[in-house]
Amino acid sequence: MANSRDKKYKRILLKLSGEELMGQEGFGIDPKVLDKMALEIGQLVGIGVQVGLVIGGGNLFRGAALSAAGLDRVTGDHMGMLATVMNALAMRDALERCNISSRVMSAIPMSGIVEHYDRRRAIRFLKAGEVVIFSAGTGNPFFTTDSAACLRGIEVQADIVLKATKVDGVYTADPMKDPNAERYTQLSYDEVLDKKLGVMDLTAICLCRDHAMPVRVFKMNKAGALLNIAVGNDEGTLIEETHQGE
Ligand SMILES: Nc1ncnc2c1ncn2[C@@H]1O[C@H](COP(=O)(O)OP(=O)(O)O)[C@@H](O)[C@H]1O
Ligand SMILES: O=c1ccn([C@@H]2O[C@H](COP(=O)(O)OP(=O)(O)O)[C@@H](O)[C@H]2O)c(=O)[nH]1
Repeated sequence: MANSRDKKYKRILLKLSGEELMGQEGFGIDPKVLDKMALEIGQLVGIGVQVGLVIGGGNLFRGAALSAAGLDRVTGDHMGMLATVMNALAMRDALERCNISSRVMSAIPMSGIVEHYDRRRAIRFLKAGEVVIFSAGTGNPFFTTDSAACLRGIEVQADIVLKATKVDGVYTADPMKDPNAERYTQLSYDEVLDKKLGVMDLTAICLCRDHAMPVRVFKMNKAGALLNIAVGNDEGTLIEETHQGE
């Protein structure tokens, strides 16, 4: 069994894609998926890892899709950010059912529902072992929750951003479209940018590059993967600055 001495990271920022929360459904939130994720997050808390969480909103609304359907883009992005707050509330519920203390903070003030994002308070909660869910993305349209995850990760001085997604790492091409795509185990930020590897938006990658924040992309739907990473094992793809020359 892993114990607190085994953990590699003291503080992580976990990004969960909204779509993962749908499970087998085409829209919305599947409580069974939430419960499974909550248990996996609980395992990290159990070995003493401080967990910040950013959840996407793609299971409910995405600004770009709403805009393509005729809505104003900024209105669509506002709806997308509100969707992330709904997902955060559902996740807090699931964490509490597993007796894991958690807080939801929102980049957009929403008095009476969740507290407003405050970096110093967030760090205090993290130090106290509470899971902090950062919702409403960055609070600005035209951004994504990947960028929000990297931003919050850098702000709260997380050791790494863990991007949980449908695929088990970064590939030479989108593995959902190209069956011959091959997975990388490690990449530099510039390689992701130069090769236009679409697993994360470029704003997020640039932000991490500029602040030397490592990112690991892995498959959430693989039992034990999250704990495996937390104790220092290889899973998915690590994106970080490479110190050796070409
Ligand atoms: N080079 C690549 N390597 C891995 N995944 C890629 C790549 N290019 C595109 N993708 C896609 O990026 C997705 C991961 O991003 P994610 O944020 O989880 O999805 P979305 O933004 O669609 O919710 C994967 O599901 C995958 O299909
Ligand atoms: O800082 C942000 C973060 C998110 N969004 C909106 O919220 C939606 C949901 O987030 P995202 O697409 O990143 O969710 P995911 O793909 O991770 O489920 C996005 O499409 C945007 O419309 C935004 O406007 N600003």
